[in-house]
Amino acid sequence: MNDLIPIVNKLQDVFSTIGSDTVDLPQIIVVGSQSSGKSSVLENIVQRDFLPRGNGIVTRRPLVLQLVNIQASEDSKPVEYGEFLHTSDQKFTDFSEIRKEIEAETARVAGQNKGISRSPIHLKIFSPNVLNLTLVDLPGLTKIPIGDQPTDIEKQTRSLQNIQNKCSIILAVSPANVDLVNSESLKLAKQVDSEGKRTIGVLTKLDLMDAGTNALEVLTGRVIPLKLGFIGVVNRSQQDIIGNKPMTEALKAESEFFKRHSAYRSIASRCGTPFLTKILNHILMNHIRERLPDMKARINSLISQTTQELLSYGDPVLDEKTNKGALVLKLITKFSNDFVSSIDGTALDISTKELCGGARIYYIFNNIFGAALESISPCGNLSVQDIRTAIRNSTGPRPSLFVPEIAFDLLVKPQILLLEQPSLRCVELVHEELTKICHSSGNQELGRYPRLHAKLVEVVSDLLRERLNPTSSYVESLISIQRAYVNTNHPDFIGGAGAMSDLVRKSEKKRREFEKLNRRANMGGNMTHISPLSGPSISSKDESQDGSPLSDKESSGSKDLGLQNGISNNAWAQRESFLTYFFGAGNKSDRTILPDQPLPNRNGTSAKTGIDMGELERKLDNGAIVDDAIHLTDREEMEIQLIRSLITSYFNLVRKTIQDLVPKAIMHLLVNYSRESVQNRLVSELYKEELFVDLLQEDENLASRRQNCKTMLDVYRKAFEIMNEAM
Ligand SMILES: Nc1nc2c(ncn2[C@@H]2O[C@H](COP(=O)(O)OP(=O)(O)OP(=O)(O)O)[C@@H](O)[C@H]2O)c(=O)[nH]1
Repeated sequence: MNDLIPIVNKLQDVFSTIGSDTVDLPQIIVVGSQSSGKSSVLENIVQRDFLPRGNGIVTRRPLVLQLVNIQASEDSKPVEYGEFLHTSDQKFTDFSEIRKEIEAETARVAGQNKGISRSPIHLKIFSPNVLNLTLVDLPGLTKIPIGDQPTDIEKQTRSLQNIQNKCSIILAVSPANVDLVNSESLKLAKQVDSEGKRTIGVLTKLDLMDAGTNALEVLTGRVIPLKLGFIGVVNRSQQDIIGNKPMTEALKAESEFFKRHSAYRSIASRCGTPFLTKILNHILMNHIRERLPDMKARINSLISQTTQELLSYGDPVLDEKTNKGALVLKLITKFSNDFVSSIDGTALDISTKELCGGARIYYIFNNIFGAALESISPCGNLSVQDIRTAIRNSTGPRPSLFVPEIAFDLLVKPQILLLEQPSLRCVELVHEELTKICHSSGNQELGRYPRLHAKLVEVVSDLLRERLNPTSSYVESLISIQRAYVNTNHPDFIGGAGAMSDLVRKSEKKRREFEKLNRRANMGGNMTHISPLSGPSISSKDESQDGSPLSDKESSGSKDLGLQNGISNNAWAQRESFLTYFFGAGNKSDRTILPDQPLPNRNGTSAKTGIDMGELERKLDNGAIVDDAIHLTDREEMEIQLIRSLITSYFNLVRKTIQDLVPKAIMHLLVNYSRESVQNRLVSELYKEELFVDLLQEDENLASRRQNCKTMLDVYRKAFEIMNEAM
């Protein structure tokens, strides 16, 4: 426990191998503005010339200087030497060589032109003339960039002053010939050590103060209260350096200066470099003693953290002993189990934040696909014109007796086709979902083996892709099947008679309402006669905004919109019952010019209607729908209503079937198939001896992280041993 400084030196050496500052070591850090005399102080402490000197910024990399006291040799010959960490065991007995090595090493990392670097140079000096000390000389605080220095040189040099570390003692060097208020080092020290507990002030250049002035007040702690006090020193002047004034003489001169100076005489024993060295040694020893238990605890916890981290990386796999086949098989099984359990919703790490895996497939079926089908309007895209044209085309040259079945067939099939696109999209969405599940399967274990993971994903993606086409084709044929045969015998289909009686029922109701209104109007003495004739009739202009005269949800003719807009009321005024009207031959109540009227003669306008014959022919030649038909005949209105009612009913039952069958098909052909064959497929594709080495290639980052971790652990263990020896 007597000398703890070598312990810190050893720790410093050990930690320098990992370049880590995870453990704050007790050290003395020399801070000061440029040319304040930092290097001179260090040289005085070592009592040797060994630091680079020159104009401007000379110290450009931190210098960790470990002073080790050794016994003088028996013949009293000097045995002083220096050793750099970067030159391993090379002993530098010539101190001018040490200077050159510092210069070369600085230039190697920080460049030739005044640039700075935070990577430290470690130098050990063994000498009988030094006390054990660890000092760090830092690049001086610089304000204006020169040479290769970056524009933020001030910020950089400040950040280099690693004095936040509570373990460091700050040796704040200030020249006495400059007002102390402007001392950069003291300002900096104050920022991190406001109570002045770990700052020791050094006043240089006392010999350069103006005649008649002195720094006694400062040195006796009456100006700035630092707990560790201020110590005055006198270093060699530039002139002394140029003249190669020996260090021993310089130290003697320094001692004389204090003894002779009228102001400092009384405190001469507490001034000068020897006193500074002694104090620093003492302070550092105490400081280390204080910090040691904390350091030990810190290193202990670092050891357990790093051990944990190392364990998390696992052992390297590719040694001879590893059973690679068993490992590949285990990882394949884990991956496919993950895939399956994600689909089944039995995974252990199920998210509570968002839908995942199988639940998303359910969501696709019910919410996305279901909603898409529901949003299709059975007759939304069929205009009155379309329906009427279809009816006419399907009856050929004769007027129909009954509602033409062919027209219904003709119209309903394209409507069924509307179900195809959402059904195929549903297949795609489930396929995408399965691909996502596959990407997130086995992530934890397989993070170590990126190649194996990539291969597993590739094989499963291929499997899913293979299943995509058959599933889509099957779904397509489900729609084709529905279109192939329109089963008007389906028990859920309203049928012709059903649709008709529905219409009759509603029309009756409507008629009764009109009668009621008329009666009320007559009773009230109101002479206005509400005639059913005044009601609107279906025309292309009557269509609702989406082009449909009927609501989307019009189901089996259950809505009355068709009647309100559809059946012209004069039908009721002129006929006793709808059925007699519909099946009767009489259809003479046309309210507009219609093509089933007698065609006008070829050479001019029709005598009866005045219609332009040429215009009609042109339309016919252009394939235009036969007339502009703003108004429909009553019979046409009825037919259109009926057809709409039939299409809606039939479409609804097909939609229900598709809504039921598509998810079943997808589950069977895509989801369950891949779920059941994933393991086999993976084994047959990847469980091949010749692939094992490649598949089990570790992630390079992980391997290097493991190596780093091992190195750190070794260092921490070594540091722990060193400290155990000390305590
Ligand atoms: N007269 C006299 N000159 C001194 C004293 N201390 C330092 N000097 C001179 O001041 C100049 C700068 O001293 P350095 O020790 O190189 O200063 P530094 O703080 O290490 O400089 P950088 O490393 O460049 O930041 C040199 O010429 C020294 O000789 C002193 O106490 N008295």
